[in-house]
Amino acid sequence: MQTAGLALHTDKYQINMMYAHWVNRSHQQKAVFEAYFRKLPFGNGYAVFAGLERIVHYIANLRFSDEDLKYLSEQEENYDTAFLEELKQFRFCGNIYSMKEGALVFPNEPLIRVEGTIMETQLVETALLNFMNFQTLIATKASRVKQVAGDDILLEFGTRRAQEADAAVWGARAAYIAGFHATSNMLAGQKFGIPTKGTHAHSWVQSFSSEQEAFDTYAKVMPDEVTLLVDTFDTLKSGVPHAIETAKKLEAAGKKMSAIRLDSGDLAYLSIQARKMLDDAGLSYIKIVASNDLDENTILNLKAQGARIDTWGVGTQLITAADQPALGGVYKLVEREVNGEMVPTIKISGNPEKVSTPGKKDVYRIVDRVTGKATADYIVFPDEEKPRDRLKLFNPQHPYLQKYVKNYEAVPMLHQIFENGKLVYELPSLEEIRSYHRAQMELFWPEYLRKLNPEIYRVNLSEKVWDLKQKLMAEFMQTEE
Ligand SMILES: Nc1ncnc2c1ncn2[C@@H]1O[C@H](COP(=O)(O)OP(=O)(O)OP(=O)(O)O)[C@@H](O)[C@H]1O
Ligand SMILES: O=P(O)(O)OC[C@H]1O[C@H](OP(=O)(O)OP(=O)(O)O)[C@H](O)[C@@H]1O
Ligand SMILES: O=C(O)c1cccnc1
Repeated sequence: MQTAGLALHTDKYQINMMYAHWVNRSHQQKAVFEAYFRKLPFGNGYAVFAGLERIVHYIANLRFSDEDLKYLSEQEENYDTAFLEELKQFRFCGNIYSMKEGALVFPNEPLIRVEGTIMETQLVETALLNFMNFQTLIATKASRVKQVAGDDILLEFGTRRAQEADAAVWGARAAYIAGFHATSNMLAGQKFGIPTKGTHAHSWVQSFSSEQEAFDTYAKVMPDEVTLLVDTFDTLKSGVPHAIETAKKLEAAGKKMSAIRLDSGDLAYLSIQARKMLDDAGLSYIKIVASNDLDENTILNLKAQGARIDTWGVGTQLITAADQPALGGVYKLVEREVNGEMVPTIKISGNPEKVSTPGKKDVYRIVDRVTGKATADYIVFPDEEKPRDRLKLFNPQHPYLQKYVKNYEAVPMLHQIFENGKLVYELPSLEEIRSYHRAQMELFWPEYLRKLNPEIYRVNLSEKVWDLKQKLMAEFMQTEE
């Protein structure tokens, strides 16, 4: 949760490279980096961009404290004291462009672009990727859960199983961006204004002599928000009948119980049986909450089995992104200063997918004016004209996939966040981010959004970008000969 004091939240090699540039007197040279990922997580058709707010706080507060400098002075690298003196004055003074949180984003397009001195752009890589990769991963996982849950209520229950505190709190926020309705984490509620919800644990029931006493006592204390956990002993023989009894007592006092929660066993069967028991008792207003290691696949499956579940509590599988615990976002140098000029740079790899795309780039989302749907993302150099007329979308590896589009809106996706170190972007509220995300979902045909074998959305390079990439690859091959 910390935002100040994160200057050392970086890999040592960043400090070492900064130092080596400083010794080499090349530290003030300009550089441009871009952050992107190559492969979508979970076999999904899109990712949900998140992490910007934390990145903004990090960049705005980036300072080396006296303790940080003391720690650096004790390192075996023996950093020169003049270097450490310079770090004392360090402030991020560059430019940052970024996708907005909640945007649907795709492989191999710049999500964040960082421009500045090589020293400052290098330093921020680690933290920036750390925040972007985790929060984007969790928002994407949450979006998959949201896709199958439809209009049902989704509660984020992951804190106890999260990879420590920051992951729990920022993960809860990422889930909310993607459409969860509430979190059980009170700190996330306090910090971000996310609605909070809670039922009770098995220990509540165990701490009384009988389940009935436990339920009645809880209901008396919180008569307007009562959700009773019914599986401590036997869901259908004991839990549900006792909950019905409590609900009747509440009714006699003019109150209505909210829900019961199922947390084990066959959730389809138990929810159908419990629904029937509640309805037969005239308590059809009581909802059914389910939890127990749920994810998008179990929820989809339970729905297919006719489960009568209104609210899903999703913890471990979501907050740990259990089926793919990391997003492989990378941060690559795309331009560097040579004799006062910015020149594009490329990273070659034996794996063609890993060859970087040189030059600093912008992203446009091409939206069909007739259908209102996104057709492709289009990557251009900033000095190219904004696409307006008939536009050729081509996939150089597969020329038969070439297509022309017209009558479209080219929506710029990267927004300026910092200008010469000054924050020029007004951070949207969480509600604004959520509604932007909903609008983004609306922008795409369902075939790109389905969770199983989605259609691949086009991300195309302009001819200029493609030509430069070819040219630099060819130059590399010549120098290798
Ligand atoms: N009808 C169902 N179809 C598919 N999956 C289900 C169904 N009912 C429950 N599940 C899921 O199956 C898994 C059951 O896990 P497990 O067998 O460990 O739990 P349990 O024995 O019911 O409860 P406990 O938490 O007490 O161990 C959970 O992930 C749960 O969400
Ligand atoms: O299963 P998840 O998706 O991670 O959801 C959170 C889980 O955490 C709680 O169980 P736990 O056994 O920790 O405590 P309890 O005694 O309250 O059931 C809760 O009952 C859920 O089963
Ligand atoms: O409120 C709940 O029911 C809850 C909260 C956290 C984890 N499991 C359940």
